[in-house]
Amino acid sequence: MTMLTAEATTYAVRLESVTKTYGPVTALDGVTWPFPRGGFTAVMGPSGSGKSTFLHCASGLDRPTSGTVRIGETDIGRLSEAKRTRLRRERIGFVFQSFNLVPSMDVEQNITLPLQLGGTRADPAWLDEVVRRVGLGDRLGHRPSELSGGQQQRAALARALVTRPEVVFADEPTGALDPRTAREVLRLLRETVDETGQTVVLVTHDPAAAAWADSVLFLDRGRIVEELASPSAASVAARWESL
Ligand SMILES: Nc1ncnc2c1ncn2[C@@H]1O[C@H](COP(=O)(O)OP(=O)(O)OP(=O)(O)O)[C@@H](O)[C@H]1O
Repeated sequence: MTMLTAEATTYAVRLESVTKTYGPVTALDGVTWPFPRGGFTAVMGPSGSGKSTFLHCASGLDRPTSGTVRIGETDIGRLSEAKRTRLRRERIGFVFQSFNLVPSMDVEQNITLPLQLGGTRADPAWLDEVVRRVGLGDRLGHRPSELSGGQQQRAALARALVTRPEVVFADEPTGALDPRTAREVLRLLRETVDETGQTVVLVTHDPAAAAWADSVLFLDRGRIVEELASPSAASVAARWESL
């Protein structure tokens, strides 16, 4: 029992022999990987290598064809659809390339939406902290259409953090941003790990983005083919080109 608890606190997400097939296509092929709690991991790979499938299976958005995915100590394959939805809302944060903010809601309503859906209220101190961190204190009453792309993504990041999730999955979060704005968003993801001890999994095509992580996983044809620790943009780009 003691060992189980120790293991559960060590890893935020664990995949064991995760395979996902779509008819004849094997999108993920027996992936086993533990994501350490408080780590920042980037996932890279060529188009069609299985990155989106990986993210969807690891975050409980989709079910693997076989294998096990655990968030902390919860085997999410054993949960009903309703419980999986609740787990995603309460324990996982999502950031997407396209921001996915609700256009009719202002920034504050967007940020607190996950709490509202879960029937809880914001802890005011934490909400203040999240808003301060993303630098949107003077924009809370604005609609998403009144914000720049970088501000919209920062609002989306605040929404992802407001429930204090154990793990944040970011799918190409900087894909629609210019390099400078992209760096702001990556710096915020880095701070999430360094200051709050949360876990970040970032899917990206961009070696400069991946270099913000503690380690980079390379996917090829549905398998993890390499892990690059302490990455730099140059070392990631060099490995990327040899895939
Ligand atoms: N819903 C689906 N139905 C059928 N095949 C799918 C489906 N989703 C993904 N695939 C296939 O699974 C493989 C992996 O796709 P996936 O989208 O995970 O790759 P990716 O690395 O995210 O690609 P990209 O970088 O182009 O977004 C591809 O061959 C793709 O065509």
